[in-house]
Amino acid sequence: MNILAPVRRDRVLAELPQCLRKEAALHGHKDFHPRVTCACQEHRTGTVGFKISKVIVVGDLSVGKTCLINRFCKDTFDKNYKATIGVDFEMERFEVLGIPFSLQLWDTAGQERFKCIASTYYRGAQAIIIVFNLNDVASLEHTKQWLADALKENDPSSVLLFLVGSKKDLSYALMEKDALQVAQEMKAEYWAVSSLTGENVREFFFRVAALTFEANVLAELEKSGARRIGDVVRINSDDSNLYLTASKKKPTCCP
Ligand SMILES: Nc1nc2c(ncn2[C@@H]2O[C@H](COP(=O)(O)OP(=O)(O)OP(=O)(O)O)[C@@H](O)[C@H]2O)c(=O)[nH]1
Ligand SMILES: [Mg+2]
Repeated sequence: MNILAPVRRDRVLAELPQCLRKEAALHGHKDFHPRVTCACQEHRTGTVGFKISKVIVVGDLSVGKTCLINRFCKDTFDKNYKATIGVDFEMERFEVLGIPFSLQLWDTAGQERFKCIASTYYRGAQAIIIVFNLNDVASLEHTKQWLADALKENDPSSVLLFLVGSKKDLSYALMEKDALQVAQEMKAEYWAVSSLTGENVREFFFRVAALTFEANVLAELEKSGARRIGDVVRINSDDSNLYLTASKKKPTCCP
């Protein structure tokens, strides 16, 4: 029985969404990795379509983490500040290159007194979104500490990082240069968004979904490649030898 909600038509990705700034992007390729496209065409994505990928959203209090998630998931915006107590989460279902893909978006509290509860939910993230307010320099400075705390619970070599400047509708131009530099230092992809107007919000989350999906499929292909080395024994009754190593059949479209 499939207990998950069906994928909304506006959550279907047929192409790789582009980055915002080439100088601070996780990668600048125009398309999905050719191995990923090929695996999806041949439905060789293993468990990716059944898994739920965890994404955590961290950053100072009141930078707009909850508003960002609510703009994307519910298309709503609340101008009144209501602090997140501990954590909250939303599920979003996508279809990427014909394969279902789910993200669990964890909205964590920025207030110091709730940080201790929130940090217990950091573990097992595949992507970390660090939010700062484009109009508040201190919130950008604090992003390094948020990242360090989140990485204590995660594998730095496999997790995808995004640095997001919020409240783009208020003036911000002077901070972008510094923010880009911080993003480069962190090896994070940089985005600037407004949850009030909705600018870049959908584009940003599509990019998160696409890159997380791509990383998942590549990891799955690597795993199945490693399994195949020991698994290629078949029984062939026409051969004099009972056990033959199967000839390594190359998939039709993979490089
Ligand atoms: N102008 C403007 N205001 C925003 C934007 N996003 C959020 N805000 C406002 O900023 C305040 C804080 O937003 P939240 O989303 O609750 O902040 P948060 O990061 O979740 O805060 P904590 O849960 O305490 O960590 C609210 O008053 C929002 O209305 C935006 O894009 N533009
Ligand atoms: Mg919140």
